[in-house]
Amino acid sequence: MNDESQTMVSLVKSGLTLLSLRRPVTAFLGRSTPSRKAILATSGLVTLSSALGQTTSTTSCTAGKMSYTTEIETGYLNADNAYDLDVELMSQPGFSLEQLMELAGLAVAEAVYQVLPPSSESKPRILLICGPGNNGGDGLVAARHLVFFGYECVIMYPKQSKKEHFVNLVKQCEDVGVTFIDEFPHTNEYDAIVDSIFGFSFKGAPREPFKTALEKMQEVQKKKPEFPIISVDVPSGWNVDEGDVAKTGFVPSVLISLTAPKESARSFPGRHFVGGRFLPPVLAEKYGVQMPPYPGVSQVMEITKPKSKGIDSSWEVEYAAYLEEKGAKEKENEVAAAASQPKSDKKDEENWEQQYHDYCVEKEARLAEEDARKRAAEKESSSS
Ligand SMILES: NC(=O)C1=CN([C@@H]2O[C@H](COP(=O)(O)OP(=O)(O)OC[C@H]3O[C@@H](n4cnc5c(N)ncnc54)[C@H](O)[C@@H]3O)[C@@H](O)[C@H]2O)[C@H](O)CC1
Ligand SMILES: [K+]
Repeated sequence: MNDESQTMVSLVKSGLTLLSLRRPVTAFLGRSTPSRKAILATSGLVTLSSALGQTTSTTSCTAGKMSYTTEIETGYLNADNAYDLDVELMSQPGFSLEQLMELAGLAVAEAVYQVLPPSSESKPRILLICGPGNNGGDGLVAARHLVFFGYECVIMYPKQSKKEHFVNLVKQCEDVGVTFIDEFPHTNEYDAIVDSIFGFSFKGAPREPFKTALEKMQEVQKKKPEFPIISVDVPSGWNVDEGDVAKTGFVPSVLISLTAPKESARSFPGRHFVGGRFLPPVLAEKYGVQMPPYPGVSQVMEITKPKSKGIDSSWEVEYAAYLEEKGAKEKENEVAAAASQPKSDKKDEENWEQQYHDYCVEKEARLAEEDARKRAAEKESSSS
């Protein structure tokens, strides 16, 4: 390689250094921070609220034998706001009920999967109790997804809606082998119950046949405190804003809040999931709710963690080490990516072109000077 091409190479390299220095820093700061939060939140390596810079709620109680603490604050909707937000979702961004219900049911199925995953040896049996409204519809959608996730589903749907969408949902369930029953069965044959009876439009005291269904679920809980009862959006029979004001004593072990938790969820003691990965930011802001950092492609995120001593400190340590390692890797990758990228940063490109231009001008001047000196020397020697 001659001098000139070597100089060219070093100029090209310095151009790339400029590119690689500027771009990675912004990319690193801009991108890594939220992903760290998300990873932090999902890895279970440290308290979720500190990852988000939010205050940890001290809401904690027992469900079964385990105790849970709310770690990510998502905000709460009262019954009126929940209704208004639903209406607005359908008018402003124009979501259809069918779309929202499909997302809701999928979120429920994903949460069930996290609570009670199937295995190659076992196909858990799920009993879904579906109410007369849209909360019941969420249960129908969830059952269909659960079948594909590896579950056996049986639905008690005593007050079936005549609306076309609901008739179709029933048919879609039957087509994948879900069976329908009218009465509350013996629960010995089941591994979990999904309570999809009432959501945010429930009012007053529960009427039959759901009153009995709720009582039966409580009996199951009394006999088997560990038996998973998973409520969709609101524990059925609870006042949407105030919780179990009727003192029914029904407390599910798991709650899946849809879109955002309702006011009554403030006092919920069990495992709490949120499924609302479709909420437009403008509506979230208007209604004072925040989306949790949903992990990966998941429709749900658990916003609680088990409250057990000693876990937090080891999470903190592991997380700090993890973060350091991840940060270093990310930086390395960014630098490598920038080095292999075509020079698209206009400013750096212009800068590089300017440097090369200056180099050429300087070189030409130098050569011209040498030439002139040479010619002058030749002239002098020929004249002497
Ligand atoms: N964006 C979302 O989050 C979505 C949530 N969805 C789910 O829809 C419910 C709300 O649905 P809605 O049809 O308005 O009401 P409910 O299902 O809660 O129940 C209404 C139903 O129940 C009857 N009822 C009311 N009170 C009583 C009572 N005391 N006893 C007996 N029956 C009662 C009433 O007559 C109606 O028939 C929400 O919570 C989510 O789960 C949607 O999927 C869309 C997206
Ligand atoms: K419910």
